[in-house]
Amino acid sequence: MTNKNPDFRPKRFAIIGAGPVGCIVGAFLSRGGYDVTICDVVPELVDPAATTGITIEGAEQVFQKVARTCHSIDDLAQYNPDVIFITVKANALPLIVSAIEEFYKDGTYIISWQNGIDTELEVSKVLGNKPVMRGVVNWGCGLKGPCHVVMPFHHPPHYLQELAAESSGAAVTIARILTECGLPTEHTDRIIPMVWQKSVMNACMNSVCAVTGLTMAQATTDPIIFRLVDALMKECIQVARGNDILLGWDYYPKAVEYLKTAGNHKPSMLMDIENKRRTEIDFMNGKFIEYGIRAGIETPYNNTLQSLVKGLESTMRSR
Ligand SMILES: NC(=O)C1=CN([C@@H]2O[C@H](COP(=O)(O)OP(=O)(O)OC[C@H]3O[C@@H](n4cnc5c(N)ncnc54)[C@H](OP(=O)(O)O)[C@@H]3O)[C@@H](O)[C@H]2O)C=CC1
Ligand SMILES: CC(C)(CO)C(=O)C(=O)O
Repeated sequence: MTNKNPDFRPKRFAIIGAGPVGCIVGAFLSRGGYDVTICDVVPELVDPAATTGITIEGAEQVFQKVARTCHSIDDLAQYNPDVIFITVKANALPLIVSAIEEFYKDGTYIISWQNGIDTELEVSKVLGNKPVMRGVVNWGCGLKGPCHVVMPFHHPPHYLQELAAESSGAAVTIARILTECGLPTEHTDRIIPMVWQKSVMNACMNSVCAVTGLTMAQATTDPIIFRLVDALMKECIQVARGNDILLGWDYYPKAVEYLKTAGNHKPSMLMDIENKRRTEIDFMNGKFIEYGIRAGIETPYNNTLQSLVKGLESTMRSR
């Protein structure tokens, strides 16, 4: 492919969200020699990234400090980032994007490095298509403590695509940088089916684990629970087909294998429930319900799981 942005040589990266995903991206980019600022609203969670450093253990072993941290997106403006990774939960996007809009300059790229369907659209509806890119992240991770990440599995490659054709060269460059820094990432022109491939797994694993409290290994080896996971997966695959999303002829066995080899990872939605936070259910099972309606496909399993997770969220709120 001819590079449409040959002069794009990003040096300064900003990461919004010091959860496990943001810490991993920040640590790898910083280890590769890039200037990294991590922003999180919780100072105790993010500040060790620049003082004592980020520790990653499990599938990857990394210890790395980043250049600096900050506690508000407005503060990022002074560091003039070339690329901003959004690594917060999808439900925080409206707030984050309106804060980015305040200082965003032409030539800065914003990456929705998240789970869930249509997260990139939450960004592009405010900032337009040109600066926006969407990633698909293929690892599992959690926090043992501030800036201390456990990574039960890392199944690269990860994927990246721009929304606007004119930004394709920049996306190729960012994918190359991530790869050189140790997070193998492929530039693709098929990000939508890839997002759906990952989201089917999230819809059948995150919600079931959130409701049962089981890890991925437990949910996939318990025959009764796995029946539910399997029924959800088949329902999501039907919704994808009904919306002409091509998951691939061998998607089902590959997805089952991915879930079964994930080990004792607690999906991020279970961690949200344990930490009494809102979940991403609307961007996972909620999207399969929405797209099911568009295609005239009933989604009783997704509806049930969405209701159960929302019930758990309101129990948390009332406590
Ligand atoms: N965990 C995993 O294994 C994987 C997760 N993903 C996806 O990656 C994304 C990030 O996941 P994860 O790292 O687990 O998320 P976390 O929720 O653990 O981390 C995000 C952090 O961002 C903070 N935050 C929220 N709003 C703002 C804001 N306005 N400004 C600055 N910081 C803010 C949150 O604070 P607070 O908690 O106070 O809101 C939290 O500390 C999600 O979409 C997830 O589904 C993808 C692959 C694997
Ligand atoms: C569970 C996993 C690894 C894949 O479904 C994930 O993406 C998450 O924890 O949110």
